[in-house]
This record gives sequence, structure tokens and C-alpha cells, in this order.
Amino acid sequence: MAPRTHIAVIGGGISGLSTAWYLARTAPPSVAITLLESSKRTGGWISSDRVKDPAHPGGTILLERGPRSLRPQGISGLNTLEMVGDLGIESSLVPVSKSSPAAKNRFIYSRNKLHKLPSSIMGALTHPLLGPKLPRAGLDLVVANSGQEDESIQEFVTRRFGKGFSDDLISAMVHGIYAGDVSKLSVRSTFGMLYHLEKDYRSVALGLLMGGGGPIETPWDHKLKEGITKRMPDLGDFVSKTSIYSFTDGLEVLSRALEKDLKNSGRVDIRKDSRVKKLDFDLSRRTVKISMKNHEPLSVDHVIAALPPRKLHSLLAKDHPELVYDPSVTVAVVNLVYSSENAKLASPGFGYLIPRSEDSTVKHNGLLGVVYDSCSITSQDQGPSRDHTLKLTAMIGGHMFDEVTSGHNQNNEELESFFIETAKETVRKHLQIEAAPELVKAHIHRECIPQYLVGHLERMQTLDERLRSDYDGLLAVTGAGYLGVSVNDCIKNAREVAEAVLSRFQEDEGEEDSEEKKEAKLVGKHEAVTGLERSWFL
Ligand SMILES: C=Cc1c2[nH]c(c1C)Cc1[nH]c(c(CCC(=O)O)c1C)Cc1[nH]c(c(C)c1CCC(=O)O)Cc1[nH]c(c(C)c1C=C)C2
Repeated sequence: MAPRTHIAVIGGGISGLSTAWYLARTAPPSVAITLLESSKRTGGWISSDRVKDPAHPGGTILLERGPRSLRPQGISGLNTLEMVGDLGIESSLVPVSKSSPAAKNRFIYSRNKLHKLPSSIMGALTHPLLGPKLPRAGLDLVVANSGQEDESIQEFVTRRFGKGFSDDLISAMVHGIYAGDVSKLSVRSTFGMLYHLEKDYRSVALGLLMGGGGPIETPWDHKLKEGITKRMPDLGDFVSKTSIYSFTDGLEVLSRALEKDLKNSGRVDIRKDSRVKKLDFDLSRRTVKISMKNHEPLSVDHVIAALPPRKLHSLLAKDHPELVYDPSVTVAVVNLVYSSENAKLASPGFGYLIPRSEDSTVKHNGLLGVVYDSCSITSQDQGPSRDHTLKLTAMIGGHMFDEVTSGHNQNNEELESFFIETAKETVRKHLQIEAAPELVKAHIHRECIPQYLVGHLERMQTLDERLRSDYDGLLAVTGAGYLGVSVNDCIKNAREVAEAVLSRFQEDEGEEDSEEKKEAKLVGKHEAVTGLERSWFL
């Protein structure tokens, strides 16, 4: 049957690949799918290098450039695991057990030493780092709601638990997830659980005691969870034993397997090196013309943009301020490899983070934290290198990037040497490792983590309405810039948008409503798919 509907997915990162993959799995033969990727290499900042080990001839070392592990928990964690199973890559999984030091020990560097990070909110409220500021934490039981729809993480946490809680603890976690500034990020979009506990119980602690604080799940999430647990009942066992996991060749295994599967399926026309420069929407004919820098234009029926919001904005004729409001931060990632014969960690664990109270811009050249790679994911190095390296990764910059690099030549090579020196000095001072690293590698990831500033969720709701009215279902969006920065969220949101777009076409083709479609109708959001429907439930 000749295709009657053509869907183009734009973006070659994990979101674009996953969207194309979910489309390919469920689309009827009447739907043609094209994936347009601007670069030659797939996967975005989820990439790794396998390099020769200079200290152990014959051995190789895996160096991750960006995120290095996934969490199996939650609905988005389950969804990724289902994808791993369907891709047939379970044999290369490297799970980290919940009882390992990496699962139990996460640290904060403060006042010249490492302190164990609390593993729960209650543990945090009584953390010794808070010292004399501790009684302030009791405020949570009496202080009133702010009455605002959103505020910064710092405002929320300081109001409820005191400034120490924000500056000494929460700011470190914000460095370890968003590389972001606690005084600018939205509490509602980043720590939604805290926001809802206050709203529903008037107190975070009380809410937790009363059994609140569970994951925030939309009607789509409930359905998805039900489907996955029915289809793969054994996943529960893996989830209950595993803290985090990766693959023998790093997280890039996932994007490579997706790409391979897409090619094998024969369902998706993958066009690499396709740099899109403009999208023209013709609502009366219900077509989108995609103009590219280096290829002939392409006319399709629907576009799913898996691009950073600012990039998408530059392709559209209409102005959408919601797409350009939030910035993304740049992170320098420095891999340091030592021979374990002459470099050891005093306390094994996952790594450590620097809180705001450390004034990292001034004292640590903008260091956000250090991951102890060889301690958390232990079996990625091969041959004689296995178990004989101490592999660390320093993450530097984020919201402090511009400030710490302002006096430097902005040339990438010079910046990389500055960050390498910072990383080496940090490890020497903070971890008392005097040996020189055998191997060092730096990568500067420009604008790699979106920053959900205060009001983000409301902006996403406005954008949902604008996309609906301005493009009438011809444009949907997905990716880290919208409703979740984690790899798991990106994959699940890609699935949601792919399935919703397909169900829309099914309706156009007179087929019966799917369960998802009925759900969407229930919430009054069935007339056009934007990918932002879930913003109304968070
Ligand atoms: C030191 C900086 C960073 C570290 N990791 C990241 C940065 C900027 C990036 C990052 N970390 C997480 C995410 C989201 C999840 C994902 O993509 O799967 C991102 C983009 C996860 C994460 N890391 C830490 C926490 C508490 C979380 C949330 C989920 C979880 O509990 O796993 C803590 C943490 N990150 C880093 C260190 C050294 C560290 C703790 C000691 C590195």
C-alpha cells in the first residue's frame, strides 16, 4: 500500500531516535516516517569513547562524555527497561546493586571535607551539616503556603526549611542533576513532589508522614505502567534490586541499538546531515514544507520536532516567546584515569557534589561535582585495565560557566586545558590523590542541559495552547527542553507523542478510537496533538 501520511521527526538525539522508533513499531503501512538528523553521529551528548590504556598495555577504558547511568525506578524507568528488552540488549546491561557503596554513598564537599548526602528528605532535615541552623527546619510544620503558582527552589526551600537547607544541601543536588542555579530554577518543574506535598498537606514533613510524596503520574502514565507490568512481569525484580544501570559500552549502546533497529525495520528513512533551516505550515492543505541547508525541500503531513526549543524557534515564522525563555547551560566534562596501584579513594561511593555555600565560582573554578566512575559502574574497562583503574569525571561550569571562563580565551582548546587543570587540582585537594593521571580527556558540551526557570510549567501550558491553535496538530514537540531532562523522561515523552500522533491519524482514517485517544478525549485535549498535554497534570 502506498503511504498516505508522511510524518517527519527532526532531531538525532535520544528523543528523536526514540520518537522514530515508537512510530515505526506501531504505525500502519499507510504511514511513511522520515528521521532528519543534523549531525553525522547519532545520540547527542550521550556518547562515549573506548580508548587504549597507557598504563596497562592491551587494556581499554570506557570514557563517558555525558550522562552515564539510568535509574530503573518509576514509570519512565520501567518504560526504558521495556525498550531495552525489545531492542534485545539486556545481555550488555551492567546493573549496580542497591547494596553497593555507589548506591549508598553520595557525598557533598563542604568546609574542606566530604559529608554523606542524605538519602531521604527526613534524613536531610536532620543532617549534621545544618548544625545550628537545624531548628529552622521545624518551620515546615507551621509555615503557610506561599499562595504562588511557582517559585524558585531556593525560595521554596528557604521558606519552609531555612537558608542552610537550600545552600548546604539542595543546591548540591541541583548541581548534580541540572548543573543549575537553585535561585533561578522552578521548584514546581524540578522538585514537583515537594511542591505538591506543600499544596496537598500544607507541610512537606507532614505530607510524607501521611504517606504522600509518591510519583506524580498522569492518566497516560497509569495506563503505560499497567501495560508494561503485564507484558514484562519480571522487570519488578530487576527494579527492586537495582539502584542504577548502564551498559558494557556505556549509555551510547542504547542510541546505537535504536538506530540499528530503525535501519533493520525498513520503516524509517533516516537522513543524516540534514540541517533543517525553515518550516512552512500550510494549514488549508494540511502540509508542512521542510527546507534544508544541504538537501531538496521535503513536504510532509506532520512534524515532530525533537529539538532544543530555541533551535525550533529559529525554524518557525511565528514568534513563540515560550520557546526562547529558558536557557540551557554548558558543562565541561573532564575524564581522569589513574592507575589504581597509586591512587585510591578513602571512601568509595557514587561521587560528590559542591553546594552553593562553597562559593564554587570563586573557590573551585565552577566545579559542580565529581563522579567516581570506576566505583559505580565497575565492568566497563576491558583486558588488563579491568579493576586496575581509578576513573573519575569532574563536571564543571553549568550555571557558572560564563563567569568562570570570562577572563579566558574562548577558544575550545584553551578552555579544555583550563578545565583539565581545574579537575586535576580538585582531585588532588578534595580526594588527596597526589599521583598524576595516566589519561585525561575533556569535552565541552555547549548548552546541553535545559534550565526550567520559575514559571516553566505555565509556559508549557501556554505553548500547548499556542501550538494547538497556530499549527492545528501539524507540529508536535518533544525532548529535554520541555517536560523532563532525564534520559528516561525523554524516552517516555517520545513514546507518548508518537502514540498520540498515530492515534490522531487513525481517527482521520476512520479507524476506531484507541484507549489513549479515549483518554485524551476525557481530558478535552483530543483535537490536536502537541506533545505538551501532560503539562496540565504536573
Ligand atoms: C556534577 C554534576 C552532574 C552529575 N550528573 C549530572 C551533572 C550535571 C547530570 C545528571 N545527573 C542526573 C541527571 C538526570 C537523570 C538522567 O539523565 O538519567 C542528569 C542530567 C541524575 C542525578 N544525579 C544525581 C542525582 C541526585 C540525580 C537524580 C536521580 C538519581 O537519584 O539518580 C547526583 C549526582 N550527580 C552527579 C554526582 C557526582 C552526583 C552525586 C554525588 C554528577
